[in-house]
Amino acid sequence: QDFDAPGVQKEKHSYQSDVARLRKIVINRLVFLFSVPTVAKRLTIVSTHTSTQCCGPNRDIFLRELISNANDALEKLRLTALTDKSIWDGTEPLNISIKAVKDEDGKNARLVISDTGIGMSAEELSTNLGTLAKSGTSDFLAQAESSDSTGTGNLIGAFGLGFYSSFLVADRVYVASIPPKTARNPNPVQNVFSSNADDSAFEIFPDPRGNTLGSHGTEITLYLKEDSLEYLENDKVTALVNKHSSYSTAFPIYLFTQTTEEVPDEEAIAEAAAKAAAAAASSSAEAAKSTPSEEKDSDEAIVEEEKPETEEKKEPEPPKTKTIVVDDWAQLNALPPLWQRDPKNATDEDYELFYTAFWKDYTKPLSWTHFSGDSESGTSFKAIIYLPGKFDDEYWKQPLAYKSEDVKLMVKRVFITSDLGEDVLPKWASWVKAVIDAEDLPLNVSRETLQSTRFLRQLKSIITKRILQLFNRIAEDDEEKFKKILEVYGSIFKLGAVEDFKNRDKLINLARFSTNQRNYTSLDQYLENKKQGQKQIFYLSEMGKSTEDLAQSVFVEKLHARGYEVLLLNEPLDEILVQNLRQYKNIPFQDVAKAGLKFGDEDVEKEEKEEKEEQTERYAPLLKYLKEHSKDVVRDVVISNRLVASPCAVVADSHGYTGNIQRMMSAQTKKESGNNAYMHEFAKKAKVLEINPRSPLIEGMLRRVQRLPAEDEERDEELEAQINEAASILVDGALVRSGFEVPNANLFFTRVDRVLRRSLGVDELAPTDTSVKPAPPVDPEVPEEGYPPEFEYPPGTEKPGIHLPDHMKDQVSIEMEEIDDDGNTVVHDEL
Ligand SMILES: Nc1ncnc2c1ncn2[C@@H]1O[C@H](COP(=O)(O)OP(=O)(O)OP(=O)(O)O)[C@@H](O)[C@H]1O
Repeated sequence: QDFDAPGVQKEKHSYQSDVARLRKIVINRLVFLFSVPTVAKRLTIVSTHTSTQCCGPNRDIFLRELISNANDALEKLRLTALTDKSIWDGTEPLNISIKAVKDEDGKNARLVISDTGIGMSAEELSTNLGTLAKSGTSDFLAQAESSDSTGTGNLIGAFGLGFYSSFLVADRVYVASIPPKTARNPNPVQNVFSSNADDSAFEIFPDPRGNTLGSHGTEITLYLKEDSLEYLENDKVTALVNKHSSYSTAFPIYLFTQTTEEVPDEEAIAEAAAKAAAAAASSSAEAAKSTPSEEKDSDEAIVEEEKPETEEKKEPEPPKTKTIVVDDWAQLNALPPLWQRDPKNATDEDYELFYTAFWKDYTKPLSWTHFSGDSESGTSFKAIIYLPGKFDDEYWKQPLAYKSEDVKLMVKRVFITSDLGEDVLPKWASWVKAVIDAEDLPLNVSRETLQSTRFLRQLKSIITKRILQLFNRIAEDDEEKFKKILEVYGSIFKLGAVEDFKNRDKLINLARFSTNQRNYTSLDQYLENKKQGQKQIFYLSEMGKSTEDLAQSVFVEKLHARGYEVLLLNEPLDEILVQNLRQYKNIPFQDVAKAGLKFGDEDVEKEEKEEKEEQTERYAPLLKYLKEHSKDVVRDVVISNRLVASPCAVVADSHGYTGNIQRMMSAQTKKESGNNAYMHEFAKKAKVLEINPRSPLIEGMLRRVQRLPAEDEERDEELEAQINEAASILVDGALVRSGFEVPNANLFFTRVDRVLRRSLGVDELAPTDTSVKPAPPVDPEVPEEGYPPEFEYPPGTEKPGIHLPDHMKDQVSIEMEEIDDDGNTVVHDEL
């Protein structure tokens, strides 16, 4: 009896729109986009001759997905039964089975995948299989719809497509399912979900075969496409399960096998025995008849006795056997789970496949550690901890609020929970993926009791210690790999150092920084490289700026020229980190854009101090002038000892804002008033203009200022204007060089413009012809031209046109014709 037996009432349902999109991608594995310019003109593809077979081994993933769903259903049954024994009393076997079948005439080839899990009611069949609730699916849809066929193929392999991947290999799918008996559903019925690959709807109906699944479970029947008959081969299925699914479930997976065997043919043997008995009976009757004559002639009898035995005996009869077909179920995943095995016997590929299957993460992990141990509370356990190859999209949105669901706790190989409570990991490590199998915990431990066990409390330090050891080992042994680790985890080390006081030193040791001299410098390496007398760790920070740009900063030039190393911090967490740490191994951090910078090189400092005093005296008129001129921007003007080639720079006080912080604070305090706004203004002004006495520009300025008439003399307005302009440009330039914004960019450029004119010998006052043609007025006589309504393309689709992947372009020919609303071809005579 089959699913389509007549007389069954079938309820039709439409797929939710996202499912329809997903199925379309899966089924066609090619996306053709049609141009629909107006309603009246439709372009139809009249003929394409190409094959839609593509994607090769990517189709294989359907089995992995269905086995993974079966595992989830079995796990759900077992976990629900912990609190409700009536669902499953622990006696019926929990397993997954796979069977390849076809009709006697070779038709209707199908693969049947069954499980004895939680099953689904009719409503659940409809909601679970007719709608999408998976995270990441919309990303997949958008990417798949906008890529060519090859891209789609790769994407299919890279995402978990779940149940819909069935349509990669099947053109018809039936899901028969029955949920367990519960108080709410005391008389569960076996129902069927059915869908054809090209239908936009699915059907739900009571299974015409009645109850074939027992008290709970699901059976998925895939009617294989012509191009997918290879999945009927047991060897193929075995290879796939071994490759993709041997780790995805701890429940046994059985494959239906048929083998031929030679067995004793009891019938033939009995028949032969009967024949032999009959023959024996007739020969003894013969013998009985002939005995009297023998007695008559005793000599002849003697001669006969002397005949050799061999001549007497007949050839032995061949054993009576027959060939029979033996049905059997072979277990495919008989090996113990990976974490239970000896790491010496597992390959990298084993660990990677296990990772993909267990966490459904299709990006390869960067590293892992496999170990066993005994916790202080006496629980012995085995564990594998992985460093994922990328972070969950959600992680960086709120790293300190992220809750891990990826540490899976097993007890004696049976999955217990991945909800280990809030504090099982430090927040910086909540991305870790780990499996921990404890030997000595009770199997039916509930989540609540579990969370209060000592073992769980110890788990935090066990996992954290192992992660840090793993990172350290890579940092020490494998430079190239550690660079990859830094790409993904570089910011994690900094976040951890801020957040996790206990492990701060270990995490800082892992953090790496770019400097003006090299990349990937640790703070320890920085200290090894410090110069004699250096008592500060120099850094310059501007978020988002390239390290090359930072290295060119005015604040770095002298330090660089003198051979000092400066940390160039441009990542979001860098400045927060140094402000939190304040010092490393008792050496304070010094922002080189701020006051307080000391080279620690006493001879030079003494010399510089004397020189500075001299220069301050010599430059007094310019310092006085500039101080008055820039009083709205800086609180003081001084001679600099930090500049080499630049004429001047703006340096923040130790409590003031650097350009970087000022920008962040401005955005934040824009809407604030009162105390905060006042503090903001105060911190903004807490900066000093430093001038470089060795710069010819500064010397030139000094000479001009010295030429200004004394206060009691007549003013030289032209000279004043000239100096004012030069000073403004100089100060604005210093602000920009030092990472600040100029107060009035328009004014700054008008001044630069004037200086340019002068240097080019152009009349400063020559006006620019600013006349422009006004826009034409509205003419009431001319009617407004309307725009044809824009056609709206579905989200994620490309602009009009037929998009073919390059490799198909010379295999496909496309003819187009224009048809009218009634579907008739439109012929244009003039063409
Ligand atoms: N064998 C099964 N037994 C019981 N329920 C199932 C089974 N297969 C699928 N389902 C239900 O159908 C839902 C949809 O399955 P689908 O494979 O499309 O997505 P998923 O399993 O939720 O996501 P993913 O495959 O990425 O884990 C599942 O969440 C589950 O509720």
